[in-house]
Amino acid sequence: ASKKKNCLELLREASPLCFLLTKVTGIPDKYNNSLAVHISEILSPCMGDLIASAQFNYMFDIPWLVQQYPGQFRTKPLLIVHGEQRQSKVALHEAAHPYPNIKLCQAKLDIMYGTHHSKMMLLLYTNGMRVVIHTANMIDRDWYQKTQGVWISPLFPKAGPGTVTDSPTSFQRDLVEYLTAYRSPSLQEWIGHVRTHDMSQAKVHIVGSVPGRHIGGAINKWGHLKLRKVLKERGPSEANVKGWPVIGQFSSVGSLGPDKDKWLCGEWLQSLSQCEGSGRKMQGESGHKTLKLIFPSKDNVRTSLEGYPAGGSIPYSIKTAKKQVYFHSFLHQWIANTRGRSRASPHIKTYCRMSPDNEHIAWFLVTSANMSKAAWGALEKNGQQLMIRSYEIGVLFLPADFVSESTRFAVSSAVDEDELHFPLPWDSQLVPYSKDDRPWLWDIPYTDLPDSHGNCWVPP
Ligand SMILES: O=C(O)c1cnc2c(S(=O)(=O)O)cccc2c1O
Repeated sequence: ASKKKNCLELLREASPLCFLLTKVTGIPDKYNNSLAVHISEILSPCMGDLIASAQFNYMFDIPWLVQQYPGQFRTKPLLIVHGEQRQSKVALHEAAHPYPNIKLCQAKLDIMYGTHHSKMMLLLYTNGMRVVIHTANMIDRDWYQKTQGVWISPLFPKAGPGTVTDSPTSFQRDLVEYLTAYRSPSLQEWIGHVRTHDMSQAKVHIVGSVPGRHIGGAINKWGHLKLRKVLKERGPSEANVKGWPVIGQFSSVGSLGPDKDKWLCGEWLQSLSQCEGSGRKMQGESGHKTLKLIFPSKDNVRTSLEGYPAGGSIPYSIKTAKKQVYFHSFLHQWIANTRGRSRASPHIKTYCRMSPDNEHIAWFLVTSANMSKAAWGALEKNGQQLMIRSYEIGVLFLPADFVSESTRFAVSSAVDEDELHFPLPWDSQLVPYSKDDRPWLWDIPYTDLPDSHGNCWVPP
């Protein structure tokens, strides 16, 4: 698979999962010509004849973003959904000013330290619409030499009158609920578009976060409790995943609390190890054996294609790290030889449940959510409310939603026919940090060893 594909060949090869990585400059062609896509390909006429689009994200380089659209689409209405406030909001408006077709929507961030992390494209065409949920900012650096995840929806046709328009995974309902949570007039139009398209072919579940103190019926709509709910309703049976570790892979780390049992191996791991119907938490030895985390080591960053500057997008601060040394015992290196991306620093965030022999996974989530309470939520008031600070969105893949009755995806090459193969971004054989490895911290200097460009790192 070394010849460049047009987008229909690309989508056909990626179907039915449609989980791709972004193209990386500087790696062999074969790793960019299979299950890999660039933003200009997502926006190409081959995907659909664009009428209007909405771009949800955290960072925007507006002139660069406009350039990613084909010429004939650069004057189509574009709604930018962001979380900027005060001076940076003014700067964004100034950057958008030269483009009469661009409107801005400021997502409310009423809880301190919350951010608008969600990365999503809503693409309205003359013959339908597509939803793209991904992990890359709208800046050149995020689409150049990093590992990023992209889910591209099927083409959702305009719905006929009175037809069923949602999927068994309630994709349309959950997307409408997520968009409604912004309480923004400029999103009303897009909620209308979502409602009037037939999304019955969507096979993923949406796992989103919106800022708030969610209680009562709303407590399971967002964050890790939404994931817990979906896994309780349609997750693996306990018997099938006994002893299967939960894997978390992310590019930033928040303050997780003074010990592992409060949040990380408590409420958070309880949600991610939820099984169908029955009990919740993993049996057997302490949580430690059942959780494995992938986060770039200092050397993973140093030897990456970008060198130390890759760490500018991996904001783990020493202040936070010092408060949670227990966290570092869960860490594994970023290694992605299977996808030719061991040196493409990860900005993707993925979570799954993997068999001890690394051959299968029971589910897979790609999301904007890093390893933080702000993103996933933290229970308060004796478990009566889930406090979330940020907007996040991701998609969950469950085997039975793709191949009925199937309970797992195969992830290693040696796959038997009837199981769907899931293309993991990272190598399924995880490699723990060596005793000399340290997690990447972005706010301390590294002058001992030069990076792949021969430079040192002195924090900006
Ligand atoms: O993609 C995102 O959503 C995101 C969010 N935050 C970032 C930060 S910081 O705001 O945490 O300082 C610093 C560097 C990169 C970041 C980033 O890529």
